[in-house]
Amino acid sequence: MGGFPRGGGWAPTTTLLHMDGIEPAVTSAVTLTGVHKRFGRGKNATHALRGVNAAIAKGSFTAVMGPSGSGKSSLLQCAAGLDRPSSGSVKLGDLELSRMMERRLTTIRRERIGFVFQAYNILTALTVEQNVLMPLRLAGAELDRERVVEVLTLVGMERHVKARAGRLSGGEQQRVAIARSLINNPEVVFADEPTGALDPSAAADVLALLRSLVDERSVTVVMVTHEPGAAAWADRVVILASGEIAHDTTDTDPQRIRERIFEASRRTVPVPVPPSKTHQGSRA
Ligand SMILES: Nc1ncnc2c1ncn2[C@@H]1O[C@H](COP(=O)(O)OP(=O)(O)OP(=O)(O)O)[C@@H](O)[C@H]1O
Repeated sequence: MGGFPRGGGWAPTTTLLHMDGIEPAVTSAVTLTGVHKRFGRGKNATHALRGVNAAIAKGSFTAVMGPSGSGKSSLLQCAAGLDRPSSGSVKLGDLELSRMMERRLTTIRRERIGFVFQAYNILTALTVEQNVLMPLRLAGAELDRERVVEVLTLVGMERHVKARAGRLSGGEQQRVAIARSLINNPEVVFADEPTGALDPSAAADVLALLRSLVDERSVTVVMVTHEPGAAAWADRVVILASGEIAHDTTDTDPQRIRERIFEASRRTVPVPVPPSKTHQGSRA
């Protein structure tokens, strides 16, 4: 990853609070209360999340980390309304997502949430503009080409508006994916390993971009990452262990994050491994 992003004068802000019976701040972009996620039933059930409580403040950058299988993707999927918790509440602002009908949830995701994935999910045969317009097209909304230029300018890709996406580098494609995630002016951008496929320099560019969107545009970013160096760009790091929050800290020093993840992995209880890999099909 691209080294330490910040100067020593940076002061962390309180962006994510353990709830522990305390009412969430009204400024929360996303609030999880007692979120459990269970896959399967009976003794073969996997408890991916075990009562997660968290409030993510608007305009903050949160990194979600933890050992493999600790529940990071499950947390992201539930928080983003891509999957439903088995119990508990997930709110986007004041809106309860967990019991919402699928059709309404789809609309909410399209209109109010942005997604960025490791594999960019860019359609390489289309132009940059066509890719960025895709969420509007899918929503049947007006194709606002001025907004396309605006979001491409935010990510430094406005010169490539008519370029075929397949000609761009991985880092450039990820920038386009971030522009696409912003086209609807979302309340929250969820990023799942957004730098996982990038070289260190392109990764640093993408992280600096996410950071600047938070600092300069008050975008709320929640990012799952395995990389302590990537998490160092966030305001706050939430470390999961066996589906619970083991650490929730504004200390984003990569070495200390590494130590905390190591510690979390030692307290990870073995969870049953599903007999097939079918669950991977549920990933977005
Ligand atoms: N659809 C599913 N069906 C069954 N089990 C699942 C499903 N999705 C996730 N799991 C299990 O839930 C647990 C948490 O998985 P999750 O993918 O959320 O962890 P993670 O921290 O994102 O892991 P990784 O870093 O390896 O991607 C794991 O034991 C996983 O095997």
